Amino acid sequence: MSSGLSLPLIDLSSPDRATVAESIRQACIEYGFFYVINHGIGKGIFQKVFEESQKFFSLPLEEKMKLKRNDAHRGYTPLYAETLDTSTEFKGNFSCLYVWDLKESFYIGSNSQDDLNQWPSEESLPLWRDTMQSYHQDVMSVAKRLASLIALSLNLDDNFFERIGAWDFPMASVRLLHYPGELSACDNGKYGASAHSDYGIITLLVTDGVPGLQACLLNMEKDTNPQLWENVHHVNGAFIVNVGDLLERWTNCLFRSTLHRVLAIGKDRYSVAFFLDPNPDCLVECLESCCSDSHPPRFPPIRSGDYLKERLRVTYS
Ligand SMILES: O=C(O)CCC(=O)C(=O)O
Ligand SMILES: [Fe+2]
Repeated sequence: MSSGLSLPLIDLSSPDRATVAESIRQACIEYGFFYVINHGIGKGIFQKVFEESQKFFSLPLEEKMKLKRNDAHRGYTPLYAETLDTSTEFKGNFSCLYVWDLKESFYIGSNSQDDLNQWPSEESLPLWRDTMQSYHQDVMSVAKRLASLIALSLNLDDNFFERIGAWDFPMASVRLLHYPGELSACDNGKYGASAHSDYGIITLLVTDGVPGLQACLLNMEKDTNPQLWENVHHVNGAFIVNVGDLLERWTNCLFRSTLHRVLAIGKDRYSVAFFLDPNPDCLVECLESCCSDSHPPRFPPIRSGDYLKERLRVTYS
């Protein structure tokens, strides 16, 4: 494992959209990961989100479990609820739940379908709901600006995603994450988040600066062995953006949805991910510019909702 590559830095305030789109294209082909700076979300907003997130995760487990993830995929997931690396096998003692990730999380869905969301009580966390709703709105608008640059980078109209209805009722969600610092003997060898690629179009991630995130930036194929893990560093104020599997499918693997993981380093770590997933009815099929007779589509067309439902089913089964 190397000490870390420097990933491309995309400046969202640049007026030269064509050049920015070309840089995004290069980053998505080469690494599937890049940083986004000058996106317009102030440091104060991130600070508030992290403060409120920490307050929620410090509540007693029984309080958090009252908001357990519902059928609409909103709410709390406790430690060991999830396995991202479905290739990992049980090793040894079942009571140690070897493959389950050492993290807890909370999902908040689109404001447009707010009735499906779950919220901590106003008495215990009065600023929580407003903070998260307003962050969802802000990050969604950055994500849409990025998606329009991604469309440009693929020689599509910059309103491609609007035109296909991707944002009509998007499944976009904010996910608060907490990786606990205290590890038990049983947690030896476990990951905060085991190796996975994200499922949707793109993910916009911010962390509290505690290290642990790694990505297979130099492996062009997910099943390459041995896997080479690079540290992905925190850059103050920047989003870490990565390509998800749906965008990989749309681009016939031209853009890479790169494997990544979070090490459990025995230190509390907080991060906030935003998954930009399209309207469930949106058909994801190979773009014309990404296939040819010699390079036919590698995946059949699929409705985004069907694809995401199946991925989540496996993750939480
Ligand atoms: O917490 C992190 O740094 C990464 C989280 C992540 O990869 C995910 O939730 O999909
Ligand atoms: Fe991820």
